[in-house]
Amino acid sequence: MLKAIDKTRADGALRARLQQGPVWALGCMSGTSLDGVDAALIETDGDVIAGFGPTVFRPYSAAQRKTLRRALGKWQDAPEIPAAAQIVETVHHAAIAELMQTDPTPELLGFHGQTFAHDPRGRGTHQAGDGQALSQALSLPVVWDFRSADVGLGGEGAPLAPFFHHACARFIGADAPLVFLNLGGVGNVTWVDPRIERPDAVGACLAFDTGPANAPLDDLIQARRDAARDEGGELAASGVADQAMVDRFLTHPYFHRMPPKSLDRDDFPDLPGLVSDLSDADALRSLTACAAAAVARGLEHCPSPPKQVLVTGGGRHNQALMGELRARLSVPVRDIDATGLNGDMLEAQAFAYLAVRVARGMTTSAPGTTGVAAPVGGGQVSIPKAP
Ligand SMILES: Nc1ncnc2c1ncn2[C@@H]1O[C@H](COP(=O)(O)OP(=O)(O)OP(=O)(O)O)[C@@H](O)[C@H]1O
Ligand SMILES: CC(=O)N[C@H]1[C@@H]2OC[C@@H](O2)[C@@H](O)[C@@H]1O[C@H](C)C(=O)O
Repeated sequence: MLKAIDKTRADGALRARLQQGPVWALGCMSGTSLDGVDAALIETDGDVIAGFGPTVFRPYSAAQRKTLRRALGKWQDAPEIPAAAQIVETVHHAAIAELMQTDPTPELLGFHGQTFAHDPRGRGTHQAGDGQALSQALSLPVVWDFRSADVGLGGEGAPLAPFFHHACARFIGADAPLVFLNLGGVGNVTWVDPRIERPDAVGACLAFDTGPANAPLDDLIQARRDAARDEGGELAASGVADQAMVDRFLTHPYFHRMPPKSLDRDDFPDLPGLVSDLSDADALRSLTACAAAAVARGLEHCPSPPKQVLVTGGGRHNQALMGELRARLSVPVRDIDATGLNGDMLEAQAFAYLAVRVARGMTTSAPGTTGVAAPVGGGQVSIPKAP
């Protein structure tokens, strides 16, 4: 491990509690689609998932989303950030407060915050939201700033859900390599070999962002029809994909890079222009085909053929996208909910799981998941001060 976690940052009481076995942890995620805050409880020792608890989703209002959108691509010092960060914190606080009224009571919080900019090989990575302030406001230990240590050590800082995907594979009893495909604003995959016990062992996980997924679809329908999304992918399903446009999209240098690799939400600024002459339905269908083609291209990197692809994230509700994936992949493509996992909450659960790993001094990423030189534990632990 490159950077030993300073275990003294998790205070004595928390450390002692974590040594005794699984704890309930709360995780929160506000993803690149800017739809809202997911919050979920899981019980874990940071290795094995012992159980899943209640979940909450708090959407951003249309006005809040506008403010958040203005902050996209912006760094900590930009004038757009304070108002956007305030929204992120307020909506998280509301979601967490709601969940803390239910049983069981969490013993720590994993707080991802909102990514506004991600340029791991340039300016770094920027997640807004103050974990220290949240810890004080909630009187709860908070693990946050999950990505910067990995980036500081040469990694991509993303994706970070892979170690949780590895735990999920074992939770559902998988006995052969499989792929978790998250279709959020951006798409990302984790190829997992569940026969290897540790997620940070060589050959256990290969992960990377596949390409744009739902974000270009949302942006197009927002711009053309003032709607937040194409519900169920219905409009896209009525269109026809422009295959020549998809082929042009696939010439982007990102697809020639070897994984691990990661993306910012708007790393394909030319994409809307490629469909500007198409009807709404054909444009949506073409962007849908691009998202699926990017996944298919990405899966060519799998170390061995996966037995199945389990689809998580909001994009699995888009039937046009699921259809495009099934047409392009030669392995079964399943909605992850069919396994008993919750595809709407997997990322929030992932940050609860990672919070426990950080507080216990365990690793959160590895060369196969972020390209970091050696397994590393990221994240800061904030302990509320006594009043
Ligand atoms: N019923 C639906 N029909 C069509 N699209 C949907 C539906 N539900 C969610 N989506 C799409 O899924 C996306 C939200 O999914 P999710 O919450 O997994 O993304 P995210 O976590 O914000 O993004 P990321 O994983 O990139 O950080 C939105 O872009 C939304 O348009
Ligand atoms: C920098 C950043 O926030 N990246 C997100 C984004 O959304 C999907 C994809 O791009 C993934 O790399 C990551 O999120 C998930 C939760 C992850 O870290 O695994």
